Amino acid sequence: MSSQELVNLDEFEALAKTKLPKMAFDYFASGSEDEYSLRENRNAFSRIRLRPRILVDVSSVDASTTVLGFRISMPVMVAPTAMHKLAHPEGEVATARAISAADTIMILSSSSSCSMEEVAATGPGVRFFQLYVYKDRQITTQLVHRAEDAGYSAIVLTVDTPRLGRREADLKNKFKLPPHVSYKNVEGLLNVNNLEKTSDSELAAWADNLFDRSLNWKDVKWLQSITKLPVILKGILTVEDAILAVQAGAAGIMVSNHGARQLNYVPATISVLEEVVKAVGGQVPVFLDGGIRRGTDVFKALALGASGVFVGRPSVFGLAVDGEAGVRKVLQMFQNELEITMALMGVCSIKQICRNHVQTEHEHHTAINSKL
Ligand SMILES: Cc1cc2nc3c(=O)[nH]c(=O)nc-3n(C[C@H](O)[C@H](O)[C@H](O)COP(=O)(O)O)c2cc1C
Ligand SMILES: CCCCCCCCCCC(=O)C(=O)O
Repeated sequence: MSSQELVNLDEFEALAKTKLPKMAFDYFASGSEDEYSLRENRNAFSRIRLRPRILVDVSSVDASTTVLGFRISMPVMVAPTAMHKLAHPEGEVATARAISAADTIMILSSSSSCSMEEVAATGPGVRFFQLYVYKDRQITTQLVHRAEDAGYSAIVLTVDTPRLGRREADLKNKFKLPPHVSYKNVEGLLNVNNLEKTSDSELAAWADNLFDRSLNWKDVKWLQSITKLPVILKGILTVEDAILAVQAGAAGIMVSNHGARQLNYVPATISVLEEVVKAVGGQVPVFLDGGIRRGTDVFKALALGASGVFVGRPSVFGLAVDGEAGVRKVLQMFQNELEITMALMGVCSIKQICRNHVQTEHEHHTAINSKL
């Protein structure tokens, strides 16, 4: 079956499952421990209702928007996900081409299986570089400077990963990279042989050995001191940390629970978005990722104050199903679904999406109770 026959993202995931080795599919699909937060990331969207307006002229709908000064085709961008060569032999190079064709933004994972330079060489495109801070700060500094030199436009510092979450599927599978996949950005810089075996998952063991668990707010300042690029903080879930992020000079905040792969029992990202947006008060843009699978999800996030959303697994499953064409189809699906949602909601532009367009579960119950 080709990706052109698929009509929604669940079908992409189902087809990816048939195409990928179990170890790779489980790595991409799973969440941590018993996956409460993974289910919540989706379920919380279904608890938000839409309040459409009618008899609005929607003969022209424009989903384009601006993020950090970059004009893009839609407020749907691609989150960093590691090791795309586990999904497809061309890896992140194919993903990058598809994202450029869709005229949106890619965040390249620092744990990518194509180097940041190979991805940059695919041609023009707005790309941000996601950073994990290694204990070896010289290597971390080199990565940041290479990203600047290669034309990346922002550094996205992931702040929710002092250790890798307990992904039980990876533990059961004894996750190990196949010989054709390696961490290209740090090849020759980090020696992953002879590391302490702290976990049955090779990935978790490497993260345990190499990531800097002492990372703290002072290091955000340190990062800003070594780069001219804007620094976005990815992995914020509370009002308290959102305020600290703004005080630390973050250029943007990503409300994210890492696709529910880190701490289990954290809330669905969509359920904390609004309080974070209110606390930030427009000082910097607030983005969201986690469980976005439909144009209606995108619309709901925007109505609750997001400046844009990022998708993780959908692009990887698109890549697994049909390489570059698969990722293109996934992004096209988001664009089509969002445009249809906008038309049916009586909205012609992203700026017109507002809080009155959605009703949360709490508001729904309050409305019912007030009538009793
Ligand atoms: C397979 C996979 C690999 C990921 N790798 C990274 C990574 O290298 N760096 C990072 O900051 N986040 C990583 N994430 C988290 C994503 O950036 C993003 O937060 C998450 O996937 C969003 O949820 P969604 O998959 O439901 O869209 C990864 C997620 C997945 C599923
Ligand atoms: C050789 C350096 C890298 C070692 C650790 C790689 C961990 C990648 C984790 C990717 C990720 O965030 C995820 O959710 O999976």
